[in-house]
Amino acid sequence: MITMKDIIREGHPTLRLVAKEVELPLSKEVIDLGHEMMEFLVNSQDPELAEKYELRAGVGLAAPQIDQSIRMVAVHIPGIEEDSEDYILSDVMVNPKIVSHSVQSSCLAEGEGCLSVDRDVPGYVPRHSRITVTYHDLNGEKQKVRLKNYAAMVVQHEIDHLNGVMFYDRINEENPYQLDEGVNIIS
Ligand SMILES: OCN(O)CCCc1ccccc1
Ligand code: NI
Repeated sequence: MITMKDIIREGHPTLRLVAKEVELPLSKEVIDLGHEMMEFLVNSQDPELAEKYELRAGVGLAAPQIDQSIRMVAVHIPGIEEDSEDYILSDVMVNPKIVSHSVQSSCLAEGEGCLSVDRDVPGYVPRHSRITVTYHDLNGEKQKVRLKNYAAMVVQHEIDHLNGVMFYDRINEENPYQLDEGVNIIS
């Protein structure tokens, strides 16, 4: 199983690479890795398992973060309602591609963090408010999802990892809480 020791931290060169497209049909190795990445997210959101294995809670994980420079991310985004079993989005995305996006930008009110960054980096991270993403799932099926709000922020954070981009690259250095005209804040 994946634990925090498998997650590389900022400064590791793999985090700055552009990850390679995954060949289709999917190999057993890639499918197994995808399931392991999802298992990490599920475990990290389970209070007992997170404590037992000292996991930082995560809603997303990109393969480069476990030193696999391939275009695959896992996202496991729970609904807002307490104890609701339903998830806004829970899937492993192979070769995800943003095929269209809103002109409008949004950012999370509380900023962002990263499992590969062991420090707080305050500031707004402006992203597309809405995105349409195509990808292949672990069954090799092509999927197309339209995302907004928190889920759109998470998926863009993950796809950034596939392009060697860290969330703080997008924070305005002069004024981290700079808000351009019309940027929507998600709280
Ligand atoms: O790359 C995944 N990761 O480092 C975990 C944190 C994911 C994440 C956290 C806040 C806002 C968007 C995405
Ligand atoms: Ni991250």
